[in-house]
Amino acid sequence: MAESAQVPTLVYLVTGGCGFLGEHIVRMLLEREPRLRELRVFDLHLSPWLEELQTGPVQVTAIQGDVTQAHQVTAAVAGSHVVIHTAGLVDVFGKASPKTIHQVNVQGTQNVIEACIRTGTQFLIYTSSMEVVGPNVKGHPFYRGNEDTPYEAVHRHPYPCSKALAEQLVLEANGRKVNGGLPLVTCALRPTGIYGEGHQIMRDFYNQGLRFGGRLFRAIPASVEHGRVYVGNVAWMHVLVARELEQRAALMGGQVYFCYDKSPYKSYEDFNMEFLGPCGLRLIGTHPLLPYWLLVLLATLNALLQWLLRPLVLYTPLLNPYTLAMANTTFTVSTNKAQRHFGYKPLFSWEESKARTILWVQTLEGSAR
Ligand SMILES: NC(=O)C1=CN([C@@H]2O[C@H](COP(=O)(O)OP(=O)(O)OC[C@H]3O[C@@H](n4cnc5c(N)ncnc54)[C@H](O)[C@@H]3O)[C@@H](O)[C@H]2O)C=CC1
Ligand SMILES: CC(C)CCC[C@@H](C)[C@H]1CC[C@H]2[C@@H]3[C@H](O)CC4=CC(=O)CC[C@]4(C)[C@H]3CC[C@]12C
Repeated sequence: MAESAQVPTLVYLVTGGCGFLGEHIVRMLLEREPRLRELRVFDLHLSPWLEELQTGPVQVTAIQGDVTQAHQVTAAVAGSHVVIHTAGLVDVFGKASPKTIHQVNVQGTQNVIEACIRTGTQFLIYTSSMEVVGPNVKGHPFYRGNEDTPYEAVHRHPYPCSKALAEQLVLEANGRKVNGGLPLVTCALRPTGIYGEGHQIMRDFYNQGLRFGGRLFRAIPASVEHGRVYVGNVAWMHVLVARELEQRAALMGGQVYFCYDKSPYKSYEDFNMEFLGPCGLRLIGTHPLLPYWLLVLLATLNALLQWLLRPLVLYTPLLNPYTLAMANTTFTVSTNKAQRHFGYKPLFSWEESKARTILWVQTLEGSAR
């Protein structure tokens, strides 16, 4: 990458730049990457807030496009120095078909890789997921593990399967020659469950709580730890990797990194209450109110209903066998690989991450406070 202290020269492309995480990456790049000349934001649906970014010193180019369309991806990638591939179909509720999930997450990623090779773009960062590892189909706990912790990563659900395949494609592409003869340098970031401003599932839980008179009912034992990471810190990791990948290509190329910060280890529901509590919601029960076998039955019934109703209506409840297994299986990470490899330290403390998220929940429509 050509570097200059005075004249910004770099062109970055962020796919999925209008999504929950993508927006944070885009805004953080504009704030914290002084070498940026142009930022291309590629998404299936362009957000209106992109317009307000057009007035700054960096040229922000909005590109409406589909990662499954190879020619659109190639056109967007051509001439960029770094690609951050965050676009993905995040669906664990059965909204999209397994085929569509595969097309977007796997074929879309293959298109991004081929586009880099065809156009000579040398640096590719992929937003993977903890789901590439687990929890696995057997419900084995992963307790504060790191990138090298042995774990039987076996999945059946289309979303983790697609993320695992896509990550593998990205890592295997490391070292391939791009147009011009230089090697492609890739790496994958694996966030745990992301939270923060704009998180749709947090919004859903909040609205559900309001509908139940400010109450949520405990379904998962408090002892089950679920890994969470603040969206601002995930975005910061992407920005740092993009910045360091050229200088540290030998070390970082082909590597995976969990995204982590100082967010506490808690159950999925107790963690949500860190934000929803100060916004007026209460979590009822110190133990799950329903026995686990009944939850399994309800989740199975939901799956059956989804299948039966599919020709008529899309029934996509929060509770299904997969989401229940996810929430009910311990999966947390404890690692410093990102710090060792590229000097990552969380940009936002837990207190700041919490305060920002609470502030956002308070702005939501129907807010209890
Ligand atoms: N939300 C979470 O807790 C986690 C998310 N991830 C990964 O982070 C990435 C971003 O996720 P979120 O921001 O949560 O999801 P999101 O749904 O808010 O953002 C995804 C973006 O990709 C875009 N997109 C979808 N299909 C596309 C296509 N065919 N072509 C172009 N753009 C397309 C969407 O329009 C959206 O703006 C995904 O790759 C996801 O797998 C990883 C770990 C945890
Ligand atoms: C009371 C119910 C049983 C609670 C259901 C909660 C679930 C909807 C969520 C529990 C765990 C979440 C997932 C997890 O944080 C990891 C993820 C990683 C991703 O890459 C995408 C999102 C997700 C699958 C996330 C989705 C919601 C949960 C299943």
